[in-house]
Order: sequence, then structure tokens, then C-alpha cells
Amino acid sequence: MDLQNINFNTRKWVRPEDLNANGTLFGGSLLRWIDEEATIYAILQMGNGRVVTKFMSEINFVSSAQQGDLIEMGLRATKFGRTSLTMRAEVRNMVTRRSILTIDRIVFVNLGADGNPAPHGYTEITYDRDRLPAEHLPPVVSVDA
Ligand SMILES: CCCCCCCCCCCCCCCC(=O)SCCNC(=O)CCNC(=O)[C@H](O)C(C)(C)COP(=O)(O)OP(=O)(O)OC[C@H]1O[C@@H](n2cnc3c(N)ncnc32)[C@H](O)[C@@H]1OP(=O)(O)O
Repeated sequence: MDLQNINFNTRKWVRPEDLNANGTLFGGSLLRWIDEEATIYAILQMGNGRVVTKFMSEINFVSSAQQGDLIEMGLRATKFGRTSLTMRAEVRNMVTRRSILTIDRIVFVNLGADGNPAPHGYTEITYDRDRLPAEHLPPVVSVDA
């Protein structure tokens, strides 16, 4: 994976409650963190609080992390579709830079107020917060409700 262009933003300290029975970082904790990080990234890129995870390619748990390790999560948009955004993810040890996890493709879909895919209108990455929504959105109203 080309790491040159990945931005590493959020850092985490591996705590006792994040460990599995082997005493290393629990994969479920890692996936929860990366999913949240990726969702925020998708909101920032597509300028909409109403986005959903559509697809994740295979997850490679490259190496484990130990209690007390500092890790950092990196994401980069790789494709702007009409209603979707594809990104790649990498988690690494902040000190040694050893790779911990990679996901080649995470796809998010931008939704309209009706809960259906809607064009987001973007084709380029923003490195700023210019697309960040200013307000929370009401929940999607289902026509079946
Ligand atoms: C004060 C400030 C406030 C700021 C504001 C903050 C708000 C803070 C909000 C927090 C927000 C939390 C967000 C939580 C994030 C979840 O937890 S999401 C939960 C898990 N995900 C889900 O529940 C999604 C369930 N799936 C679905 O609802 C439907 O599949 C979807 C997403 C509506 C898509 O439906 P669909 O029929 O597949 O749609 P379709 O038009 O065929 O495809 C749409 C796009 O997806 C692509 N696609 C479809 N299938 C695939 C596939 N298998 N692989 C790759 N791409 C695919 C298509 O190519 C298309 O892309 P484009 O070519 O348009 O770019």
C-alpha cells in the first residue's frame, strides 16, 4: 500500500479494556475505531452527515499491538464516485511505524433525506473542514413507518 499520501490523524492509546484473551489489541476494538474514523472522514469529504458504510474489502491484521502502545489511524480517499466515496485505511504503531492493519477499500454512500443514494457532487479530496456540515440532521423517515 502506498503510504506516502495517507494522512494519519487520530491517535489511540491501547488500554487494558481493549485487549483480547491473548493480551494483545482486540480486533473488534480496532475495527470500531477505524469505522468511526472512516465515517467522520466520509462526512468531511462528502459534506453530508447522512452517509453509510456500504462495503469493506478484506481486512489485513498485519501485526498486533500491545497494552500501552500508541497507534495512529490513517485514511485517504482513492475514488470519488457519483454517490459513493472509496478510501483506503492503515493503522500503524505511532512510535515504530510498523503496520498493524490495512484495508484497501472502504466504500461509503452519500444518502439524501429519503435515505436513498444521492450525488455528493465532489471529485477531489479536501484537506480542510470546508465541507463539514454545520448542523445535525433529522433521522431518515421511512415511508413504511
Ligand atoms: C454539529 C455537526 C454535525 C455534523 C454531522 C455529524 C453527523 C454524525 C452522523 C453520524 C453518522 C453515523 C453513520 C454511521 C455509519 C454506519 O453505521 S452505516 C451502517 C451500516 N451500513 C448500512 O446500514 C448500509 C445499508 N445499505 C443500504 O442502505 C444500501 O445498500 C445503500 C447504501 C442505500 C446503497 O443502496 P444500493 O442499492 O447499493 O445503491 P446503488 O445506487 O446501487 O449504489 C450506490 C453507490 O454504492 C456503490 N456500491 C454499491 N454496491 C457496492 C459494492 N458492493 N462495492 C462497492 N461499491 C458499491 C455503487 O457503485 C454506487 O456508487 P456511485 O457509482 O454512485 O458512486
